[in-house]
Amino acid sequence: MKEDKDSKWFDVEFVPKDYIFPKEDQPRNIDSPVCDSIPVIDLSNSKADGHINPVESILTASQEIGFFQVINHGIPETIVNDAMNVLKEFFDMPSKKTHTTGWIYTSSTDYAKDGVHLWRENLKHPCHPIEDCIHLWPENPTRYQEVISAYLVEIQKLSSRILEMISEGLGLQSGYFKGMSEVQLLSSNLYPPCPDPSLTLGILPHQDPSLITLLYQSDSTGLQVMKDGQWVNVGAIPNAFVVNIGNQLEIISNGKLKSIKHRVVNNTHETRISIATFVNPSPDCIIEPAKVLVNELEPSQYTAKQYKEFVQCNKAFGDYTVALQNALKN
Ligand SMILES: O=C(O)CCC(=O)C(=O)O
Ligand SMILES: [Fe+2]
Repeated sequence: MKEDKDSKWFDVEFVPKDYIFPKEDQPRNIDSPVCDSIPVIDLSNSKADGHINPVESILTASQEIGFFQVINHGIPETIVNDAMNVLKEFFDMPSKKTHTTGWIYTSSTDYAKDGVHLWRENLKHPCHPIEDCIHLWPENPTRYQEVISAYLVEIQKLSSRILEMISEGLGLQSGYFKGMSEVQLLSSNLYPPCPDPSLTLGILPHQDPSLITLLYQSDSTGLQVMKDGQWVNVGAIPNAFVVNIGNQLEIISNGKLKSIKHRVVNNTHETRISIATFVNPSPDCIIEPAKVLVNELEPSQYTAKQYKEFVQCNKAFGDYTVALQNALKN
């Protein structure tokens, strides 16, 4: 590592030893072709115009791959670009506190698996209701709170719309997820260029502990999804959102919708920033298969559990599970 004070942990010629994963965890097919089997769903389509109803497309994708992308979702590009820019400024700041009451920043030296570090930095904070938590978010860059709250207002509208479509597709009553999807968590990642991405990982394989997750990744790839036993890349479509089914929705759907394993690989040249918003049940919410989806032919496949119990048992948010749960106040 160069020693000047402006140099960053990733300004290196070779991957430091403690970022190299054991052979069995190292990504292999990072150059695999972009997967075109993650459906891209145009939310402006309607049956009246002769298109497949987006509700049907969303349901099919959620059943088969657990992932889809949405375009023409109505979120203005400027709001999304502003959010990406302010997060880039945040990650560029030379010193960031690591742990405050309202937000958690983890440098690449945290979140290790068996002593190996991820090739990324991460910022997490709760974001619902915005007016109750905005004052706890980072104060620098000075535009952070204003820009990110504008982004989250839009994300909350889009996630409610998608959950409503899923509820319609599953045959649940209208508004089924309202009131159950009020806890949202923002998790933004910075994946810097890496001298040898075949040795490192941006995020380990995992499933999301959410109902659904909405991800903005701009035009840079890195996200991979496990499909038919292989890691496949999720294409990067500027201005699209990647949506995936989390394990809570898999349970509620009695296994009809799939929460699929995914990971992030690094690349040599680009800095990649992603913004994930986890739409989670509230901590006390009891998660179990929806009654109308359970019958003699399709018995319940899951036992009922409070969401906070699930999070604790699975350490769903890694080492910061407890800190995040406290921040999310019941
Ligand atoms: O950064 C990404 O592309 C994916 C992030 C992710 O999977 C997560 O935060 O759970
Ligand atoms: Fe994830």
